[in-house]
Amino acid sequence: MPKVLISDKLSPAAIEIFKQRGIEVTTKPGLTPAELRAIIGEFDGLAIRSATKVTRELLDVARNLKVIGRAGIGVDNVDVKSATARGVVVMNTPYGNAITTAEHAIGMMFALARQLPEASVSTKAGKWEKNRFMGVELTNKTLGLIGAGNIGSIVAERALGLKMRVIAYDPYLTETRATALGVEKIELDALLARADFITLHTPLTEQTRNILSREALAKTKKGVRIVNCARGGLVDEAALYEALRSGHVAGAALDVFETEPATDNRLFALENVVCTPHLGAATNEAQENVALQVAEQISDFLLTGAVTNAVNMASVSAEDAPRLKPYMELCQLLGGFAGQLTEARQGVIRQVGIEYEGAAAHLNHRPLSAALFAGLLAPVMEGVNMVNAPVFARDHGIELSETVHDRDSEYQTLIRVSVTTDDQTRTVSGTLFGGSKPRLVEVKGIKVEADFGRHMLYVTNQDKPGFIAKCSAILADEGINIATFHLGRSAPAGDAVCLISIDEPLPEAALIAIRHLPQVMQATQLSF
Ligand SMILES: NC(=O)C1=CN([C@@H]2O[C@H](COP(=O)(O)OP(=O)(O)OC[C@H]3O[C@@H](n4cnc5c(N)ncnc54)[C@H](O)[C@@H]3O)[C@@H](O)[C@H]2O)C=CC1
Ligand SMILES: O=C(O)C(=O)COP(=O)(O)O
Repeated sequence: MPKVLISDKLSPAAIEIFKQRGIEVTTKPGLTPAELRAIIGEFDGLAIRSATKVTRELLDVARNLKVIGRAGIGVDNVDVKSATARGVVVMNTPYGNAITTAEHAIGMMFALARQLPEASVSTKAGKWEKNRFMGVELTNKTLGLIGAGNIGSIVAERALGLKMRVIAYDPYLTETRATALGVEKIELDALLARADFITLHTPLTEQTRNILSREALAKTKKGVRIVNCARGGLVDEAALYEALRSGHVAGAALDVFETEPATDNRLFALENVVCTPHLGAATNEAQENVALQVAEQISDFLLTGAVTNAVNMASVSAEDAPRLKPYMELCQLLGGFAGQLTEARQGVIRQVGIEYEGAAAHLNHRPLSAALFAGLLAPVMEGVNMVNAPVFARDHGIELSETVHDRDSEYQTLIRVSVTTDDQTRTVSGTLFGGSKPRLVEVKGIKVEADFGRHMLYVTNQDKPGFIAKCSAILADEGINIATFHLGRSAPAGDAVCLISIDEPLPEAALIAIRHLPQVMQATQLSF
């Protein structure tokens, strides 16, 4: 039974889902990093929000971890690169809290415009300071969005309803989408110069860190009000403090901070600053949404291999997962076959080609190529799987080409793999018998028909009498039982391939004896 740890405060709805799906779930919010490191080793899945920091050190000791599910959007608290390198899938729930967070940003804008928090404190203190709290209207003001993705778009829609003009800076926003949203797409400097209110809705990345830097703040319109419900680190807090003190920035509403939990921050001392403790996603509705989603996604992955909303690998829908499974297995085996031959020849892989025919032509190919790479790179990469293999391949400059043949295939399905090294190209093809049993059907263009055995011997030889008897005699002398023996040849007396499935590994001396047989060109031991 897979085990999942919930290490942040999640709606109990998540626990129910895990239990219903037959997953053993442990809830331990608020652990210190050391406490978390001490127990993480026993878990297959980890469900988090923003408080848990998934660092490289934590991943180093997470021996069994296969999936991290973020009940929310931002994954900047996860070292995704290290997770990927260790083959751990990282998922988020990209829509579940978007409306709630957009509403918080709109609420923060009103709070700033009318100084609602300060006015409330003053009124409750019995001061009735009617003249102190003079506000500004939102109507006809220009709202500058930095980031117009899910949350930014909802904020834009709400702001247009409030009769604001909305301008947006987002390099990935298309003109068509901007028009559909009713916003004007502009460059950052133009936005800074024109906006009465600025609201941030980008992830925290190396590109967005400090996007509202000291220089950027200096370019804003005097009297601008800034809302940040995205991430601390997008705004330079020291520069913002000075701009607020000088009055250049009239107010700031901050839900997120450079250091969280933010219990001590100089911005707290300023009257024109409104703060909330990272409450953007904190509504019953949003928390229920993200908890349910993350529990479903983690369960699906652990139980069926379905991949939804992963930030570091291709998606496989719950419907597709069982259908793709035998094809992924076939691809991994074909990759393993080609990879072991390449490794035996110490070749450096430059290019990988995959051709799909028949039923395989109509599938989602990204998981299939990921499975192929996982098999192919297993001899050279420890802990390889479908998550880290494609990244390793890309980082090592291995080119991938995929061809889909829309023609009748001799087989119900056919996947042909070619692996090119500096000195040669190896091809191997496979099919699924009965829709689920992987079979090799072609090696080096020579037809064969062989199962993938646990231990195998692959021999290329000249098709001349005597080879089978001699090869079998060597195996018999070693007391090794032959499970299956498959032969194929290009033409009578031409090049031949031989695939022998054996019950146990062959000692090195026997392998050398086979290599020394007169007809043999190459003999390699394989394991699957
Ligand atoms: N305060 C809170 O509790 C919450 C905060 N968030 C934060 O809000 C962020 C945005 O969430 P979504 O809108 O759902 O994400 P999203 O991925 O739908 O949108 C992000 C947008 O930022 C844009 N972007 C990326 N790089 C940019 C750059 N250099 N300059 C300008 N725009 C850039 C992208 O093109 C995209 O359109 C999350 O990454 C998360 O950090 C999300 C939920 C709750
Ligand atoms: O979803 C996000 O990105 C958030 O920032 C929400 O954070 P939280 O889950 O409330 O700690």
